[in-house]
Amino acid sequence: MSDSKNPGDKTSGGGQNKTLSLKRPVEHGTVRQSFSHGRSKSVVVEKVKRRAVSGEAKEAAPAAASRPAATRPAASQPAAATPRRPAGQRQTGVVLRTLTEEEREARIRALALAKGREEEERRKAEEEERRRQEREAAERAAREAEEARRREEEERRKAAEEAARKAGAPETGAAPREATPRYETGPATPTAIVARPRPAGSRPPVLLSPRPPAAPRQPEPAKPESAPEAPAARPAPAAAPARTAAIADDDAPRGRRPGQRPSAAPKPGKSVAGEERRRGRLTINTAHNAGEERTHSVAAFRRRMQRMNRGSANEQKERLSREVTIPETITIQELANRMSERAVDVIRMLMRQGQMHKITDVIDGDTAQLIAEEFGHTVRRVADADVEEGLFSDDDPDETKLPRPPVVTIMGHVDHGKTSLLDALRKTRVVEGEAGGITQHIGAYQVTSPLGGKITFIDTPGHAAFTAMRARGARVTDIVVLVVAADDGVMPQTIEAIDHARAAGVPLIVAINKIDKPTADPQRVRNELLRHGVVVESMGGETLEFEVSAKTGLNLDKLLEGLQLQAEILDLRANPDRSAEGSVIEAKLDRGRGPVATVLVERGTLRVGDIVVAGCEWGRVRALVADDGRQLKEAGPSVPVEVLGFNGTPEAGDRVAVVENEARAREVTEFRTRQRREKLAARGAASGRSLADMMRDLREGGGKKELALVIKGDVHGSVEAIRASIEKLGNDEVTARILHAGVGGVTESDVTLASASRATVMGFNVRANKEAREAAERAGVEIRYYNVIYDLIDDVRDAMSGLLTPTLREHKLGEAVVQEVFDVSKVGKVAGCRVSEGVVERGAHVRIIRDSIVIHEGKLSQLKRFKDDVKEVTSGQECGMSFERFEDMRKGDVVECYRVEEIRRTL
Ligand SMILES: Nc1nc2c(ncn2[C@@H]2O[C@H](COP(=O)(O)OP(=O)(O)OP(=O)(O)O)[C@@H](O)[C@H]2O)c(=O)[nH]1
Repeated sequence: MSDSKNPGDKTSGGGQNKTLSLKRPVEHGTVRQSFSHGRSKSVVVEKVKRRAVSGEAKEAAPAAASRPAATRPAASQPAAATPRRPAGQRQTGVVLRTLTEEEREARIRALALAKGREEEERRKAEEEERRRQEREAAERAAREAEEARRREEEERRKAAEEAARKAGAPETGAAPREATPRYETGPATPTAIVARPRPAGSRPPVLLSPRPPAAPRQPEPAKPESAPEAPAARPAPAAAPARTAAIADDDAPRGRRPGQRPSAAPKPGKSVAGEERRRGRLTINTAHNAGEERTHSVAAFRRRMQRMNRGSANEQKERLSREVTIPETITIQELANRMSERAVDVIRMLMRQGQMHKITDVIDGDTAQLIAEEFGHTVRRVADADVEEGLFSDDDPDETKLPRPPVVTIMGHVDHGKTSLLDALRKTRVVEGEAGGITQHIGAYQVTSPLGGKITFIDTPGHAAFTAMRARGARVTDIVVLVVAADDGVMPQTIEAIDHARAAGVPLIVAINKIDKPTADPQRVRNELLRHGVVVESMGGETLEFEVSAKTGLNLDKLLEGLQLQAEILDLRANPDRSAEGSVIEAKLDRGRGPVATVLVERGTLRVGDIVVAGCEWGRVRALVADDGRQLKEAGPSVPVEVLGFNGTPEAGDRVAVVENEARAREVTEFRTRQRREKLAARGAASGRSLADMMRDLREGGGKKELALVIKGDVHGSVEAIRASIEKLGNDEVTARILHAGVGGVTESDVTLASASRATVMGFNVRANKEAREAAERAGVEIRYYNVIYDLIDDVRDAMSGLLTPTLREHKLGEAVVQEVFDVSKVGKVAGCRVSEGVVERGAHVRIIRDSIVIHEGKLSQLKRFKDDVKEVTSGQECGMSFERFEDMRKGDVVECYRVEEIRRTL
């Protein structure tokens, strides 16, 4: 047989033969040819149809036709060289016949040569294949044998131990039976090791026979017999039974003993050739085992790839470091969004830190920063002020400032005539017949003093409103007019008003009202005011006072003059040539006009068309309406105007600012809305400010520390005693500041004052009314009640002492040495220690010292003696210790246990 690669073929495939064949009707066909070694190939067969030819041609044709194509061209090769070929058909036949005759020998030679070469090649290929298989089988066998040996040794070791144990015990009847296995399984003794290879020729039948009892203990060797000699007619299959494994590597080089062991017997009915082929195939398959595995693990491979991709994606993510803006508080969802991470990963990270959170939970900026940094991002912390940066400017340069009208608030006790006075003052102007003439209530208005200057009055009398506005950040009032009825004198709310004005640092002008009344006693008022620290001008003080009558209008012009004078003393100035800033005095939703806010411009000039922001609202100024109803195009400093155009209704006290564009306005208001929502959400958890918060704030803040208080008592005497005692407390570092001390229950006004000045309300033998309690809860103001003056004073002293940084002192308790470290499931690492000195206490501070270096400082979280939790363990005893957030203990570490004492400094 030849194949197409035969060189004879090549030559015969030349044009000459083809020409010859084409001239005859030739049929082509392909035959699949199999070889004994398992390979196969395709052979092209040409069948030449018999033609009606005469004479010699007839003889030649069958001969040619009967030859397979592969042989024929080889034989006809020389014909290719003959110059007679271009002749006619008939001639061709003659030529062929002639050539066949001439070249018969050459053809036979060529055929023999080709055959020889083919044989040679096939042998080589077979040889090559066999060698490869043998190599692989040998490697595999070596591996498996190695494994088997390891297992066997393990077995042997166990058996040896067992035998040793048994040998120690009295001999029983089973002893002889044990002896053989001991020899055979080879306990780890030199004898056994020597004995093992020796029975190469004869051992298996002899030694294996007594083994059955021990057989189950034999290791499970894998295919030990597929050793290098596999093709050398060894019938043992690759997957030989387990029991033969132990001797596999020893037997391998010594040839096979098929049939010696039933388990290793060859399968009957298989010829050697068939066996060889089968094994050959098997071996090929085995050789392709790796491929099979690969096929088998496509899914695994895909998973692996996915994992890798995921991993690389993660890596990529990690590489994408962003600058994350983190405000003071942020929700987990928002933080995840800003980092472009999954919220679930953030929650997972928090869980790892032992914090359970929901996606909507608000976390503080510090935690958020830690998380963002953990994710590999950089952090930009922003405070509220950062987002609103540039919204309100600091003070303007002096040269840009021009004098501005004073802003006045009227305060006083109930029914002392505040509203009447405001009305009277307003009328003054109406009487004067200023433009418009129709005064409308917009929350504030301006009047002209007899001296020509303008004065702005805030039309919401009372200190509560004043302080409420102040609490919201609006510090618009320049001067407070304190109204005291001449017939009634100084009353509790008068005192409150004085305190509120003082707390705000605003100067007072006293209007002794109802002077027209026959019972009026202005001198008494002056004296009483003096008692409360207000020294009026007529008594040598600096506080201007005017005896007025709202009813008759007496001395109102003088009051206005006085206000203007006071304003001049205060040198009130503002820069009108800049974007406006101001405060909302009041706001309402007007049917038809929409949200309307009365804004008092504090600096700059507000113009129609400006984009304004107030609290959480913003809008474009559609119209400016003055208090007399006129439409204005612009409003300068200290001018109160109604502003139309807000998208929503802002709140009284909100600060107003003009911004450059709508986007900025949106940004600011959205931020404020978010912040307000978060504050409301957080209010549930932290109910406002307590004395402790205040102490902390003060401690953290720099400069001189101040404890602000509002004191309410049952009688004047006790209030004065408390005030005097408290004022004596304090030193250079810390002082108490009494915003207000009064007689009577704690009112809403007290709470407002405390809230505006971040103070605590102290009630002595009094209680807060319902409104005050509610207000305190809303504003987060702490109200404390006492019935013993000394307790109150002590508390104040303690609070003030708390503001002094405490001194820390350390007390060493004892020492322990780590003997061993255990890993306890669910608990973590536990250090088994022996207390070498003193005592160790649970919860105490510890220092872990390794090679004289402190490697950790923390707390002793668990202390166990045997299985029980104990509070302390004394010297000489052993105990188990675990530490807070530390697990890297090692044998030999010294655990130093100590307590830290905070020594508070007192006044
Ligand atoms: N005789 C006299 N009565 C006055 C004068 N001023 C106010 N009154 C009267 O005092 C009473 C109270 O006046 P209001 O202006 O309402 O006092 P108020 O301080 O605003 O009172 P509240 O709004 O309740 O705080 C009214 O009946 C006024 O008529 C005055 O100068 N002379």
